[in-house]
Amino acid sequence: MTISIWRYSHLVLAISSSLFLGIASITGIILAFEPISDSIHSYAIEESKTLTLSETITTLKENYEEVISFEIDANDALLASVITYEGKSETIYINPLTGKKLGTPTEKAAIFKFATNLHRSLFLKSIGRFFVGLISFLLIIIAITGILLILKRQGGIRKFFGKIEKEYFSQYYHIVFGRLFLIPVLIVAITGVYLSLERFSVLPKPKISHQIEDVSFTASPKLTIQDFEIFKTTQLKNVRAVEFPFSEAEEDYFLLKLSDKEVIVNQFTGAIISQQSYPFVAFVSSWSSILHTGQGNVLWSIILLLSSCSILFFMYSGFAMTLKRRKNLMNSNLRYSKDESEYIILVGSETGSTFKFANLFANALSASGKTVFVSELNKYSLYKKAKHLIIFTATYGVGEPPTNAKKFTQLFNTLTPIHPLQYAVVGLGSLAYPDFCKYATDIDQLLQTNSKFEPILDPYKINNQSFTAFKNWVSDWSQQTQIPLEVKTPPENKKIQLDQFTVINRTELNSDDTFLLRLRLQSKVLFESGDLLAFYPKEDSIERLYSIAKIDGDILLSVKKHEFGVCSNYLSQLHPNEQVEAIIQPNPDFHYPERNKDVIMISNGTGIAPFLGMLDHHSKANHHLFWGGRTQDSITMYADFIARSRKSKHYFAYSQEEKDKEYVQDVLQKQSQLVSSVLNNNGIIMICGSVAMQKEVIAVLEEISETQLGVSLSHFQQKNQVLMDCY
Ligand SMILES: Cc1cc2nc3c(=O)[nH]c(=O)nc-3n(C[C@H](O)[C@H](O)[C@H](O)COP(=O)(O)O)c2cc1C
Repeated sequence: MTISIWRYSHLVLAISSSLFLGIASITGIILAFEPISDSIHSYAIEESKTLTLSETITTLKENYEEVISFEIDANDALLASVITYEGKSETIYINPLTGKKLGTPTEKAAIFKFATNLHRSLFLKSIGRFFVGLISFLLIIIAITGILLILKRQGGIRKFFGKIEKEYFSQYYHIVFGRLFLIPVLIVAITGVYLSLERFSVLPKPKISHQIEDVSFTASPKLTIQDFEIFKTTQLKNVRAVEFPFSEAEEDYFLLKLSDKEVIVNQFTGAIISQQSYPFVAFVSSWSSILHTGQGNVLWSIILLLSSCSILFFMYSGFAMTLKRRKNLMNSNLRYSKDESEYIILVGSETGSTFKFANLFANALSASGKTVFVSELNKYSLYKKAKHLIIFTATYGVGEPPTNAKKFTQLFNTLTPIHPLQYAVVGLGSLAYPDFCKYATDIDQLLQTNSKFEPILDPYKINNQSFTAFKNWVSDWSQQTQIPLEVKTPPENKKIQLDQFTVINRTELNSDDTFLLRLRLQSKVLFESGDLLAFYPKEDSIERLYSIAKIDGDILLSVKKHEFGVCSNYLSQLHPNEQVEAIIQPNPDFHYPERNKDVIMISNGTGIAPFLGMLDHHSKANHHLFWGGRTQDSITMYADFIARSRKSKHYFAYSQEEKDKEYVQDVLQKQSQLVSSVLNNNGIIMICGSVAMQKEVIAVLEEISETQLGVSLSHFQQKNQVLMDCY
């Protein structure tokens, strides 16, 4: 079944039960404090647990005129019904060691009474109880569909507790807490259903019936209570309650309710008249009550408290996610129908974020006077005036289409477009998955099978919804079509608090129009090589990310100056002691691995930056730096930093030299022995640079892995041995 059916059920059930679930959770939070408060005010005496029944009963009988019954309550305190020597009938807590009165039971606090009634029946008696049972049942299904969604998202059971790709706060913590509170929430829901069914007498009653023969009630041989075998061998910790004989008549007896059975004992001889184990339903019923209420266990009460809080959080974060998704789908700026528009934008998206990019692009096109229509890939159709088709799509599962794109291939094969169409495909995906943006490349190949479709750009892949990469693609598309486009800043970027940095040094441009910029942080912020530095130039406030090298506590960036690049031009004009504003974005997935295993670092162009900081890392590991540039002159700028590391080996490739033209993947291929031995010995391969380079490098690594090690590269990717930060 598709992911969206589960998501749909999860959402519909959550919405339909939200009011009652909210009430049940809030009252659940209040009620979780009851066992905690009871245990604080309990009269339990820890040392009395190992007392035998004979010792306890003897002490009670010595201190009171008559003992009618006693029970050990949920908090292990002894509550007895007695008649005192003064002739008073009392129900009191007693210290079993001394027989002294400790206190009297207090009435349940009004807040707990109120919360209990609301929690159990919403003050609606039987109808309310029915609703509460139903909501508990829905909660079970919500939890199960939630598990399925996490399984789908994480890519299977083995990765269930693996790293979660963080997109935004509510999405991330919905999954984090979902995994954490899954079991307690399921327990609360299942026991809630059980207790409700019990109330409605749907389940068999946990009753015990004793078979007693009259001959059992003999009065001889008469023993004292201290000598009753069963009393001598039973400890108080295994006792739930004891009912004393009503009178000295031969047919009256002791009724012992122990933790696993009920026993009837002759009051004169101590002989066991009857004993019956509790039926299984009694066991389930008692555990359901304990697990649902937390009575007698402070730790479990705290878990129940946190679980109730988590349900409220799930309600908030779930709705926040839905709202965000809906917002991304809607675009109120577009006015043209599919048959009026020249520019058709089709989107493949599961959770809605791809729509955000498609809509930004559509709005930019619309602002430059074009007729634009945005729809889903599943709604692919014939378009009367269309000249351009632009496809934005995410990838899911193992390189599969999102749900709203599943029908596209079939529709495409059955519909022949009215006019020839120029097209471009943009893939949104994540390098955390082995099949990076695979569905986008599949679509591109599909379109190429029909001569009515003419590609105007290669398929373009965007990692982790990078806005910078998206902007670069818009600029490529704009150049290709000669349509000037201005993409508006996504609103999230406007609130960011920036840090101050002082320029320490900037090198001159080299022959590749690249320069190094050394910055020093004004405030204390922890960072590592591989983290990212984000700039938001005043002109457009659009985020630009640069990979950081940490050199003696400073930040070193390698920047390529683009002719019309707002940010790179601004950075290329900075002078020592000038101040710049930016913010460090942690990128823990691309930090130097703390494994003391050999590391192969592969990069091209400015992608070398993080490695300049990592090369002299104080580790026992060997470093192998592969780098691809245009000419020998290109590497000169980095030479000093590379020379700092004594234990690293270098392999450079130059694509524009007169002889020996080669790319970084060619050099890598020549070192296939090294690559396979590093992979085989749990070493790490790090790749930083352009996505085009990454694609070639991955192909070479895949080939080496398959031919020399007999396994696919994804085997090592799953073991986190291949780290990538490409753009
Ligand atoms: C369960 C799951 C599976 C994914 N599988 C892939 C994949 O195979 N390849 C890929 O490049 N990205 C994969 N991604 C990443 C998404 O394609 C990416 O986050 C995308 O931006 C989501 O867009 P959407 O919000 O429009 O659905 C996956 C994400 C999830 C949650």
